Amino acid sequence: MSNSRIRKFGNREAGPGRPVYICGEIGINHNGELENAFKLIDVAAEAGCDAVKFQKRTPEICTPRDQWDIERDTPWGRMTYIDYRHRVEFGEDEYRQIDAYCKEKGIDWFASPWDTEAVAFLEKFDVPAHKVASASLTDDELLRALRATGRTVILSTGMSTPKQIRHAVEVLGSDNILMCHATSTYPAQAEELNLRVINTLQQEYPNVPIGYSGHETGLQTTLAAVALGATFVERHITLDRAMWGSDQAASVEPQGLVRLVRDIRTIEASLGDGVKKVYESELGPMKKLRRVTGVVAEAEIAAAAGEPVTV
Ligand SMILES: C=C(OP(=O)(O)O)C(=O)O
Repeated sequence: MSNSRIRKFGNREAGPGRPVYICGEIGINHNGELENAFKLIDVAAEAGCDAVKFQKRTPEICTPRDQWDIERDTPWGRMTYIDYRHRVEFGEDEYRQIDAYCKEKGIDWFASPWDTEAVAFLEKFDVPAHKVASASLTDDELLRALRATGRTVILSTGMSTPKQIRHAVEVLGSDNILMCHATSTYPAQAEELNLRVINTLQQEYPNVPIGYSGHETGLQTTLAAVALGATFVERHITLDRAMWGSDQAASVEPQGLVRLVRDIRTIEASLGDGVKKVYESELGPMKKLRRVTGVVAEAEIAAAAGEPVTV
């Protein structure tokens, strides 16, 4: 198999023929508390995720000016929207601690920068990748800044047209990207997941590994994405779906994450290489169950040699 669809994530790799790269999206589900971020890193590491992910914004750039002074109720009292945006944002000192903690736990971390200052901020760390949130797919300035980093870029494609996706791929270049199918509804309904788009993207972008970023409730549909060939999976994770915050309800809780990672690993093991063969473990049942034995000898020999059976 050609390696042109293999992408580097630090010491790990993602793409066809590689283990599905599983990312627990913390996003802003930490609610600005470092302790929550550490607990979520523990949850992801214990479940066997390859990475956790954050969102990094420069509030003054990402928040429209006319929204800054609008007041809202939050768990920390009534505050303006711009103050709230700062409240849920980690600075350099916090990310240094996150970086050290993830290294200790043996798990990657990276983020989706929502503006070019955030790209420069994340570049202070040796992150294995950057992600383009679906909302940023049409932000050419951001895409150019990300391409210039030379790192693997994960492009999420929720709320985007085929034409917008083609343009984003032109701006990013296809050599270093991994693309994610996504539906940007929180939570997304099964009828709008359209998982066969994974295959559509595989056909349209044969040199790009395709993954899945899910916002549905439940786990089955994410497992179906893996069965359809997703090489990367991202789901939001939370300590408790009832916690305050817009992404919590469509997030996976700790026990669900353990099941999700376990089942992804089982599915990828079960997909195999697509070459029909008779397993040595089938020879006993074959002898016992099959009355017509014409091809048995040939199959026995081939199976013992670990070869595909074509007769
Ligand atoms: C919102 C994000 O991604 P997606 O569009 O895949 O949900 C993100 O990564 O910040």
